[in-house]
Parts: sequence; C-alpha cells; structure tokens
Amino acid sequence: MTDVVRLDAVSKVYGKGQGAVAALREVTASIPRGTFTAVMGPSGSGKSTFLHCAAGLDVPSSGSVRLGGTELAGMGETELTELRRRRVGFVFQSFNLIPALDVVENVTLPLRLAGARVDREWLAEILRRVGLEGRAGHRPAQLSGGQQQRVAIARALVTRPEVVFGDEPTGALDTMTAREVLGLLREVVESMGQTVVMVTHDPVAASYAGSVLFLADGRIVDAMSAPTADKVAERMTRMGAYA
Ligand SMILES: Nc1ncnc2c1ncn2[C@@H]1O[C@H](COP(=O)(O)OP(=O)(O)OP(=O)(O)O)[C@@H](O)[C@H]1O
Repeated sequence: MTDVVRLDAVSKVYGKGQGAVAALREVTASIPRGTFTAVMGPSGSGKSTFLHCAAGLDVPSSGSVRLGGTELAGMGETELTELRRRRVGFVFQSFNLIPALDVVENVTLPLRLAGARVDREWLAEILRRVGLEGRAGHRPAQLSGGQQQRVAIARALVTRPEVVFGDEPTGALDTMTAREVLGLLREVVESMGQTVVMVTHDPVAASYAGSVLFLADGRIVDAMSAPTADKVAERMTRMGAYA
C-alpha cells in the first residue's frame, strides 16, 4: 500500500525560551491510502498539532511531511493554500458551512475557489452517497446538525482529495447522529477508497476506524488495529487520559 501522508521526525515547538512548548517530538507516522485512522490521546498530547502539520495547516519546527509524495517543507503560503484546496479535505467539529449558501453551493465552494469546473455527475453521486439528494437547495439553518455535517463531508470529498482530515467531526453531534456520521466516514473509506484521518476523544468514534494512533506528550506511544471501543477506552485509561 502506498502512503498518502508520511511524517518523518516531525517536531513542533510553540513559543520560545522558558515558555516554549514541545507539542510534537520527533513524530514518525505513515497513513496508507484507503485507510481510516483515528488519532487519540489525552488533552494536550498533540493531536490537533499532528493533524495541522499533516494537513499543511501548520508548519513543523523540524522534520518532513509528505502528502501524496509531495514534500511540504519549504513550500510558501500560496503553495500550501493551493495544496490544501486541491488535495486535502477537512471536516471540523463546527461544520463551518456558509449560512447564506445552499447545500450545492456549500459543497461546490472548494471547486469554485480553486477555479475548477463542477462535475455535475460527481456532485450528484456525492450528494447521493451522503444522503442529501433531496436537500440540494436547502440552507444550513434548514438542516439538522447531522445533515450539516453530511454537507461538510460532501464538501470535503468534492475535490477528490488524497486525504480527508477530521478534527473531532462528531464532537457537536448527539450519540445517534454521531454514529450515522461515523458510519458514513467508514463507508467513504470502504466504498470509495478515500483515506480518512480523524482526531477524536471518543473511544466509540475511534472504533469506527481501521486503526488508532495514540499520542502522549507529543509522541506516538502506541498503535492499535481493528480497535473496539472497550480496547481503546482501556488503553486511554492506562495513559491516564481520564484521571
Ligand atoms: N498556538 C499555540 N501556542 C502555544 N502552545 C500551543 C499552541 N497550540 C498548541 N499548543 C500547546 O501544544 C500542546 C499540544 O496541543 P494540541 O492542541 O495539539 O493538543 P491536543 O491533543 O489536540 O489537545 P486537546 O485534546 O485538548 O484538543 C499543548 O500543550 C498546547 O497547550
């Protein structure tokens, strides 16, 4: 399997001198194509920093990040913006939809920002897959939280990105809706071959992934394949995450 994302000895230090915080310490990790990976760890362990460095949203202090074989180190802000727009999809906790735009306009926004044409067949297919075919003309305020997150997932998929990053994508949803959205993320991995990397606090959410990376104090301290919610919760407890 080819790696879509590869981090080699990535460190990230925030601040300088006495106030410096090492958020990542020499992290090496690879995410194979077509896999669903959850990133877990106690609060402050570096999960968001990992995601931001892997996605080109933040620049590591040292080390190498490669996305689909492209080295990110040394890229300027314009190049990174272009890369994020065309090759990466994002799903955030807070949906981040534009209230004045309807479903189709929100979903196709990344294409329009990138100056790319909208493939109507692909758009229809994505809307069908996320279960929004009847909602194309609705505004975000006319949709439930789960439906809004489905719009965000469709928007993340529309550019056919190499990887979709999720930052607590189910953090704002109730349990049932969260499970539906997690099921959908797993479905886009299994049936579309999409690669998904998701930061979560929730062992149940992590159990939808094919594997889990555990971060503690800026380091990857463990990995688990075929995770179950119980096994993940037990591992987190041993890390002192719930102390
Ligand atoms: N912009 C910043 N400036 C200074 N310190 C930062 C900054 N961003 C993160 N940190 C610090 O880096 C460390 C890792 O933060 P990060 O947000 O990656 O952890 P996390 O595991 O995602 O935490 P949480 O689960 O609470 O969201 C923490 O000690 C945090 O305080």
